[in-house]
Amino acid sequence: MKPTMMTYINEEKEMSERILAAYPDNVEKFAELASGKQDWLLVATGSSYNAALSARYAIERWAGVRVDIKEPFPFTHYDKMSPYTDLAIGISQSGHSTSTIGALERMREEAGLPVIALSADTESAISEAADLTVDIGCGAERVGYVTKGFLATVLTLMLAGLRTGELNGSMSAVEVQVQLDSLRRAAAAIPATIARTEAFFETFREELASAPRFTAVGYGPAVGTIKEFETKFVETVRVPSQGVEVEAFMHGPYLEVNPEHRFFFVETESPVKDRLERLRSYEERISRHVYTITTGSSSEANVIGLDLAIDEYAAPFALIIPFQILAHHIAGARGIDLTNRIYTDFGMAMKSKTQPGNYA
Ligand SMILES: O=P(O)(O)OC[C@H]1O[C@](O)(CO)[C@@H](O)[C@@H]1O
Repeated sequence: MKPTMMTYINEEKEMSERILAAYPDNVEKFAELASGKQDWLLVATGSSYNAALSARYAIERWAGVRVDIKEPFPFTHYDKMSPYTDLAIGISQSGHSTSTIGALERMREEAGLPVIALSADTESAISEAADLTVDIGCGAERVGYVTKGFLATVLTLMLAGLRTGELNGSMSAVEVQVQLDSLRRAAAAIPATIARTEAFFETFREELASAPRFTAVGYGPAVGTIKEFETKFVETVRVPSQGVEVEAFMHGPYLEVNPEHRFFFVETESPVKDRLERLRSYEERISRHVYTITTGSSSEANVIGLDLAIDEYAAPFALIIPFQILAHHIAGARGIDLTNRIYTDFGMAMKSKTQPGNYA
């Protein structure tokens, strides 16, 4: 039988625990190379870009560095390089995205920057453009709508930031332990998150399957989560789906809302949480289809409460899992057979990949 998104989602707990158990060895070389570097530039596309967004603020906070993230194609062809960038990082789960490889080549040739690649395949094409290739630790994922590879990328980036912070002294041993414990608890809770999401889906199956469009709103580190929601829903559910940062939503997108809108509000413990609460209350007056995914606990039917003591910086590691499951289930409920691959020649025809994906 072909693997599905659920095959890999069900492997996420064990995989995450394996990645956490490998700390700090799995990110030691990364941290040694990154230590002392202040201004990192990450390049990645698609889900890998969203993973970078999800880990960015954790890295900045824990390692005490500045992190910029860019789409590689416009960076290579249009951007002026910052003279302050001192470390280049390219993320490609497959290791075959030509735009990401091209951006790393530019940074190496033009600025002589040290280059780190993150990939599930350390022998892939991206490794030729890098001084060091870090294994994200998920192994092969043979479904193009990536789930475990996304989670592995987020976690490995977070751990790389944590270890760098430990080496450069911006985090104490106690602070590192607090974050590791919180990530371990989140990994252990993955089966409970899956069960809660399954129950939520059963309750709202009809209104989710018939949705004309979806919107997810979040803030801070969770913007990586809502952007990955957008990528995953567009790839699988195939109706217009948009992840919008909470304040950006208040400057234009609110005018499009009608009673048919399906909203996901992504909530973490944050000083800016009240902006989300205020917007949710307003939109509940317009649409009856308003759902929340929160790191807190809840017994309300329209809320998926992860029930985790996790700060907003580490939270994207946990928050994406409900969206991965819903993408798979809503696509199925809409009659889309995701095992039937479409546009299989696309990556080679567009030269967006160096070789075809090894998909089931
Ligand atoms: O992380 P990679 O392998 O560079 O892939 C980036 C993106 O390209 C795709 O493989 C599509 O071409 C997406 O599934 C993925 O998000």
